[in-house]
Amino acid sequence: MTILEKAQLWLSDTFDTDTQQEIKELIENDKDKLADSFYKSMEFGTGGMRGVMGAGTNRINKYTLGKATQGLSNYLIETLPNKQLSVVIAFDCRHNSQLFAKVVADVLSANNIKVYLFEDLRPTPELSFAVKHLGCDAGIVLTASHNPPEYNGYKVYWGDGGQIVPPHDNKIIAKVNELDFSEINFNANEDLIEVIGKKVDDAFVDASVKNVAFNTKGKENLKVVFTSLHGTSIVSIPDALAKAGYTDVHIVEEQRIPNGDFPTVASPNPEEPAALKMATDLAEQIQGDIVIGTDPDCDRLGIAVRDLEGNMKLLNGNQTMCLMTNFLIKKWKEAGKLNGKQFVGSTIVSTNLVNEIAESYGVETKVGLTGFKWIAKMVREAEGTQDFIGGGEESFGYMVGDFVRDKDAVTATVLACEIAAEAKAKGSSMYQELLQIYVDNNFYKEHLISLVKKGMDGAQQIAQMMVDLRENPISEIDGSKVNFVYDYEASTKNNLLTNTVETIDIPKSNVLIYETVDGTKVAARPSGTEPKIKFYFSVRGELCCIEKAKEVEAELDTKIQRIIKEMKLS
Ligand SMILES: O=P([O-])(O)O[C@H]1O[C@H](COP(=O)(O)O)[C@@H](O)[C@H](O)[C@H]1O
Ligand SMILES: [Mg+2]
Repeated sequence: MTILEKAQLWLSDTFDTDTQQEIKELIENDKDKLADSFYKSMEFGTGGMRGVMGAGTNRINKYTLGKATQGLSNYLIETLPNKQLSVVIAFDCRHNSQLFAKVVADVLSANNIKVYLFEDLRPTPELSFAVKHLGCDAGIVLTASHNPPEYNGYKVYWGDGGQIVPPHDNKIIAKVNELDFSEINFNANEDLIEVIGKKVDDAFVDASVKNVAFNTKGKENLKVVFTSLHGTSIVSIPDALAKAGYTDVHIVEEQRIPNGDFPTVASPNPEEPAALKMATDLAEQIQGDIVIGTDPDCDRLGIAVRDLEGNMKLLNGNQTMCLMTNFLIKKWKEAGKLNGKQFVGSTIVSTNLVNEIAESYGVETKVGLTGFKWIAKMVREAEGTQDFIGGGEESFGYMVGDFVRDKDAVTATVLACEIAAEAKAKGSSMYQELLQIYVDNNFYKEHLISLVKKGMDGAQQIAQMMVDLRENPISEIDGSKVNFVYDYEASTKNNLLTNTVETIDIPKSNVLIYETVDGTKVAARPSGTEPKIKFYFSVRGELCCIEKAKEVEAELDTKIQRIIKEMKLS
């Protein structure tokens, strides 16, 4: 079917008049946008379905969301027959999130599924918590996380509180693809829709605080600056910090009010240093010790702390993960709870430092594909046999214990404060603790390059870049021989030194990773949430003592720059 033919289907009375009008205008005036709106259907990626809002099959609108929800309903009914099914729904601060949440509630209830709908915006981790807390079969959040304002999306959770993974995800997608838009049942059964709020909030915040309560000293001496970046965390994080005993908390007032335009930032992504600018400025004014900022759906968090010179420094996801993992394992050890049956979670594009840290305590590191859904899967599969301590990845965010099965910026915020407060109380700092981790293990330095390539052409360019990499294998990086090439699409681990190939036993994904003899790791993959191709760099050196940190860091930085040049990415 041509793009025009696909678009013309949307002129039928299956679609409301506003939608039909939008399509007519695209057909008449904007062929490029029309093509982008229809060249494919919305797909599930790393964090559910995410895209630009508007009319079309490749857009987020009541029909694409309705069809996904009808497919999910059909799958739930088929998979879990003879029971009263229930699904909990949350939504973020974005334009239309609340409206879309009601559409989704309507479709589920129309299919005789009980719906718990949050009364107002809530963090994504609260939804993950609520799925298990309320005993639901699935959960949905209407959010596009930290993407630009024109985006929205749909994260789907299974009954264990983790985002859907195989086999459910593919089977749900198959159900969705079977459907025609005319088959969506939008006729709500209001009796089946129950609005929820404060009771679940209290249970969630209490559980978050309890999850990371370590009787830390000096909480009152930690000056915390917090920003919700116009997102959902404002509902929970100030409350959680207060309940955890942090009294010196300063909120960036200009960013407190939820707003889908994110008016004070270019991008509401705490991974971008600019997003935390107002918060770090406030920290300078009031001599804050730690700055924390969360993304719109409150699953990722950015942390800035004072370096050895007292300047605010943004930690990256790998550093945060290492600090948190190290701290948690230490606490488990102090409590006498380590018995060889614990593990931490990480992902293939994350730093190997976390593996080193865990290993030094005799704790296993399980490594999955990119995304917390894979960590949630590990937790589920280990239930009853192993304890999950915590998990993280290169991308910002952390998950502690098993009460929330996704990254959770509420718990992680309290945890960051515990680490910082404990360090300060003993005359150290969170940054010094990080350097000590490098001294005790190895100094790892990571860097990420994301190339934005939008639309149909962009997607094609990204695909071609991956093809080129496969066709021109890299055999040496910065003078060190490539030892292993991992191709997660082919499921192969190629040992270039011995010329042998092993099979990788995790689901297929379009990712390439090169590891060299000197410990460098370079990974390439298309993002599953944004129109980007990502290149991850990780290099390793030794650090004898904290005093040498700057020197070693500069050497590692230079090495990364050489690699970037060598790969023609600069
Ligand atoms: O966007 P969020 O906060 O939901 O976060 C989501 O996307 C991140 C980036 O994924 P990708 O590299 O495929 O874009 C993932 O690392 C993360 O686990 C996932 O939950
Ligand atoms: Mg997010």
